[in-house]
Amino acid sequence: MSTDLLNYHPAPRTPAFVAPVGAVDAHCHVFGPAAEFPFAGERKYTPNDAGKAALFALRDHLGFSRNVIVQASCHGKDNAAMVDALASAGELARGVAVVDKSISVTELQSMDRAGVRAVRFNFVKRLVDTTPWADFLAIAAKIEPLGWHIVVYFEAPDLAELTPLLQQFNCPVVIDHMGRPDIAAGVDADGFQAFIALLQDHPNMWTKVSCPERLSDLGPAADYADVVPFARTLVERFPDRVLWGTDWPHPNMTSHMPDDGQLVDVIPQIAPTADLQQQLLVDNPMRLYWSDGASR
Ligand SMILES: O=C(O)/C=C(\C=C(/O)C(=O)O)C(=O)O
Repeated sequence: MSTDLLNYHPAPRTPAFVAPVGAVDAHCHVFGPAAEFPFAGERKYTPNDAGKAALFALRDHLGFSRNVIVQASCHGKDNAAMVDALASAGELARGVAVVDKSISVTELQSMDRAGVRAVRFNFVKRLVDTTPWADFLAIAAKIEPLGWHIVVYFEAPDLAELTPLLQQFNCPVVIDHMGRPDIAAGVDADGFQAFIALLQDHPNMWTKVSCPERLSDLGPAADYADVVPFARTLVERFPDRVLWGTDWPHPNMTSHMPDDGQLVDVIPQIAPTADLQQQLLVDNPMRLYWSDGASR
């Protein structure tokens, strides 16, 4: 099944930046292959296949050691492709699942044994239909005994509306892609300052300083320089509550397909010291996803 969506970069460059030992790509996906893992009927886009073998080859090429594989909306609540990739990776991958409020404790325990450590609540309207908050609260209550956390994906204009829901979660809450700030407005704009205040006021809230390619107006020719101040601000303000990911295979990118090696080379600009890089790429993701040791 091929689509007119862009394919992932066929030959990303070898990064100049050497990641610290044990570095984790904390936001990536596997798509299909559709012949084995069909995409969800309710999906709002149909990506090209991007399977586990290509993801793991990219991990090694970029000099990383582990992956956190995040369920994307194109697979809906069928986490089979992601769980299959976890089984192949063993201790080198953890997962973030999308589930329905009806999920059973037995199903959650099976996912936990497979390496899943979080659920994802997606609020991006062009990706998913609206889910009642009561459903999210019911899911949050079910995962609490497992020690899982919650990953959320929303766009900046929805921050104020969603804050009362996010505040009800007691577990760590990891916000994808810095809450997708309006880069052109600048770091001092009210929207980004509100995002900073959210993390400042809620010690259980984290964010991924990922996806400059989605947010930048300057693009790859400028190494996404306009996004760097946003990510660097968050890394320096909340060094123990930030994660980084490639977002491979980069769903729904239309302006260009990023070179994953170039994305890695942006890291030292957003985390300018070895200590910040260690926290961002190793300590923080290991604490959040591998703190239980070899539980399977
Ligand atoms: O389409 C986007 O805006 C980007 C993403 C899409 C999803 O996460 C998804 O489909 O669940 C991404 O950043 O992963």
